[in-house]
Amino acid sequence: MALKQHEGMTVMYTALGSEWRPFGHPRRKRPMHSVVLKAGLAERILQDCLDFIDNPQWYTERGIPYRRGYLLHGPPGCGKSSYIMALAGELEYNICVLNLSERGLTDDRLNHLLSVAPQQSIILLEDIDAAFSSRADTPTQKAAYEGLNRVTFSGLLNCLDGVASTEARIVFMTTNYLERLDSALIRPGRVDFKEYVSYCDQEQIERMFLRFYKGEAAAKHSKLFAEKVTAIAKNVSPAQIQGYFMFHKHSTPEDVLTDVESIWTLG
Ligand SMILES: Nc1ncnc2c1ncn2[C@@H]1O[C@H](COP(=O)(O)OP(=O)(O)OP(=O)(O)O)[C@@H](O)[C@H]1O
Repeated sequence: MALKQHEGMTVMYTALGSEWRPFGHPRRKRPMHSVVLKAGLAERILQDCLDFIDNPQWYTERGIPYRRGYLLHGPPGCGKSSYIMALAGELEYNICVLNLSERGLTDDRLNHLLSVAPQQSIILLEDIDAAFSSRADTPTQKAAYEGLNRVTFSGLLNCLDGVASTEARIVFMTTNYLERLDSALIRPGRVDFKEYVSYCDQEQIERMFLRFYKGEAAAKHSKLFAEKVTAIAKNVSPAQIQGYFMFHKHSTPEDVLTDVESIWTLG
């Protein structure tokens, strides 16, 4: 009954005490095509997940824990979280979001939560860099981090290694700062698939344009727009492009094409 009710929806869970609780209302699945990543990337990650989900035997026969870790890294506003939402929808999975910086989240609680995560759900550890210091940090930096956290770095590694179940266990981590992560965290087995989710290239800008503007001239305008934006030679995130198109919701194509400088000033 509950399952039927949530068909076509993605449920987000957060940890409350030692349980997972739905957070907010179930969200309508985000269509994959609404997240514009570099050509082929969205499909590559999806394919990898499907291949993983479809082949439990490959893991059991080789004595490998049946889990797969993904790390999406890159600048803010480029679609890491949006993609994971869309992917969950596509796989018909829900999402369990864990904030590792949360006070009161002990190693034991983390371990317990990972072992009782609802079936068919992606475990999402966002901004993983914020939770721990790297081994390269100074003792003062380390002490500051440790004062803030209850989950220890070795506790997290143990939990990740222990995350295994009879069903496929998919863990996604995101960060804006790959260089801040300890290499132990991102070694194969903990992170099996690592991808940089970058600022927009010209082709992505064209596709973003075509998501917002339709009609006969849209293809031509999308090319012109993408050329103009890339000619400015500044990094631009899909979030910035989206903000610009929202600002120009009722503008003529001419206005959209001539005002491109304001992409970087719209706040
Ligand atoms: N690649 C994209 N395609 C379409 N929309 C995007 C894309 N990237 C970002 N957006 C839009 O920008 C907003 C922020 O995106 P999102 O939270 O997914 O970025 P993020 O990379 O996870 O950022 P952060 O690192 O700050 O968490 C969302 O409203 C989303 O719709």
